[in-house]
Amino acid sequence: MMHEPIAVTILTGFLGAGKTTLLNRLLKDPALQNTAVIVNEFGEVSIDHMLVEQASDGVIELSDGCLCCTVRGELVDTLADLIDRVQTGRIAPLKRIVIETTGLADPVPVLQSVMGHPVLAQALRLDGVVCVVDAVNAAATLDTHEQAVRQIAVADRIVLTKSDLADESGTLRARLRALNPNAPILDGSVSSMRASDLLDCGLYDPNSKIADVRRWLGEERQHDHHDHDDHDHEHHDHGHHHHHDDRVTTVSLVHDRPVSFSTIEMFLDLLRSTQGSKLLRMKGVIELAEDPGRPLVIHGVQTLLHPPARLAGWPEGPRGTRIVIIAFDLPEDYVRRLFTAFTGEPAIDTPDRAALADNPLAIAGYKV
Ligand SMILES: Nc1nc2c(ncn2[C@@H]2O[C@H](COP(=O)(O)OP(=O)(O)OP(=O)(O)O)[C@@H](O)[C@H]2O)c(=O)[nH]1
Repeated sequence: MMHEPIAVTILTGFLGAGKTTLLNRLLKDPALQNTAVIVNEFGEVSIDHMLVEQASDGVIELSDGCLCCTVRGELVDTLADLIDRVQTGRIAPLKRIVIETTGLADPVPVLQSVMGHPVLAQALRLDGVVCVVDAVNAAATLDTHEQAVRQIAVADRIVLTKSDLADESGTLRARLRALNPNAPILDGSVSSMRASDLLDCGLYDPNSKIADVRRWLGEERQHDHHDHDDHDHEHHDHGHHHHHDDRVTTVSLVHDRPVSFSTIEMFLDLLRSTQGSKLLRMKGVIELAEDPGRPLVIHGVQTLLHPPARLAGWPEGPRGTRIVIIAFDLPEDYVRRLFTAFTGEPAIDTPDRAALADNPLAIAGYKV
């Protein structure tokens, strides 16, 4: 029997940010029925007492039918084992798996191990990355820990905790907004926050079954971005230094005419081969010349691309190609020129794509 892919939520956030507290609260929410929680436990990082009750097989059944397991070995083994239990009927079907990463983890390799695994990729679908941010300590953490910056950069939802202990969070919010222009920032201390606010970040709305392309690409938030940008400049003017922050970029590439599959393929190949590990996350919807009625969806983590999917049709709103790249230390100008060279927008001093395919570094003005 074919099972529906299980939604995967990655819960990230620096040490002590409040991941476990949030999860414990949300697990009571009916939206998280039939959820398994995997706690990625490393070394001396302590985890909540609820999660460490002994169970011979490492899987603990929680009161409301949710499961909890801690990762003793590799995360992929734990996931494969869970899927196997579901598929062989040893445990009830799961709707969702929440992976709580350790506070020090870079979420990108976690994403990669889920998306890049041939078996897991069939059984699971990445729903989203939720990043918990501690309003009291985040500023200091972001100044010193690159991982914390990367956690925020790749998030689909940001939850601010401990705002009850912080005087004001406006400056922090502006900083988060600069690092991640698209993810909604939610206040985790308000009791009105629901699990559903953090779920279904993915492309498909499970209720309407219509792909919510604009929301997935974060376009509905582009508008706010500019206001927050202004804030951020103000913030910089006050002499703060956060060098890790400046290394994160979100680049949106837009093209309003159909492009051929081979063009997109070459662009992505070159992007991945030249920028590799700088790419944290990439999402895109492409209007293909060969089949303009059915958008092509691309989704990548670092050099890994998920097998491209086709949507049945376009949702309301403008068509065209939109690619959002979230990256660390990315030469944005190079990427824009590369995209332009492939999509054929006329531009002086841009070599054509045949020359580029021979020598990808031949883009004018780009020095390695
Ligand atoms: N005042 C206040 N305290 C909070 C809030 N959220 C979490 N805490 C406290 O912060 C501490 C750390 O919370 P955890 O949920 O254990 O954090 P964590 O991110 O899971 O921590 P690690 O797993 O160690 O990385 C605990 O003492 C919580 O009670 C909040 O919104 N307000």
